Amino acid sequence: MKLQFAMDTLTTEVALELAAAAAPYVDILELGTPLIKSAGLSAVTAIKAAHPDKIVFADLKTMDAGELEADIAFTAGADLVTVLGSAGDSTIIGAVKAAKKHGKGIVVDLIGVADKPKRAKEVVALGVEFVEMHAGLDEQAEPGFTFSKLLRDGETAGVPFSVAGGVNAASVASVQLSGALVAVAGGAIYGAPDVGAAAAEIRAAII
Ligand SMILES: O=C([C@H](O)CO)[C@H](O)[C@H](O)COP(=O)(O)O
Repeated sequence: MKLQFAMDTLTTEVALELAAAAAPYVDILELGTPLIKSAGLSAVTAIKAAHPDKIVFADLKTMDAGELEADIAFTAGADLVTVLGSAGDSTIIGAVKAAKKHGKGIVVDLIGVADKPKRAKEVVALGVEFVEMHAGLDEQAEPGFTFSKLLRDGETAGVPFSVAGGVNAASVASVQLSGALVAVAGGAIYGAPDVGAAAAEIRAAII
């Protein structure tokens, strides 16, 4: 299972510092949606230039203009780009077309989708690399939030999936046992006093 570090920060400078500290322990460096909205796609270019050996993930969460938005992110240096599962099939098909042109991949983020396993099967049939079983930061803060449904949805879907939604050193082994291709950890790493140590701890907890 791969480990993805989601950098939900606001400046390229901080993202470069976070990436440098965590890179030895992670496979995928994600530029979070707030970072791309704040700093622009030049942040993607900067991270790829600093870490050409890592998979660079641009969390665009595209909802429309799939081909155009994916194309500009791949041109900036992204290896994987997200489109929302709630987008129409034509948006996802357009993004996949851009990915094929660049020899890269599309990930469909199922944040907010009620029936995640059903939509997961549909979008994988459209040619995306994998889906993200995702509970966003706001959903995680809701009373009664449980992480376990994401794992069940991944198992039920029967397609390649990642899991994102507050993954940490205590929960990453359960993500792996669910059969996930990728575990995504954001706050558990960038919110820690020692970013490198936090990433190392999560890496060490992967069986
Ligand atoms: O995608 C994310 C969120 O929508 C904000 O951009 C996060 O990167 C994702 O949820 C992983 O972060 P944590 O939940 O803090 O692990």
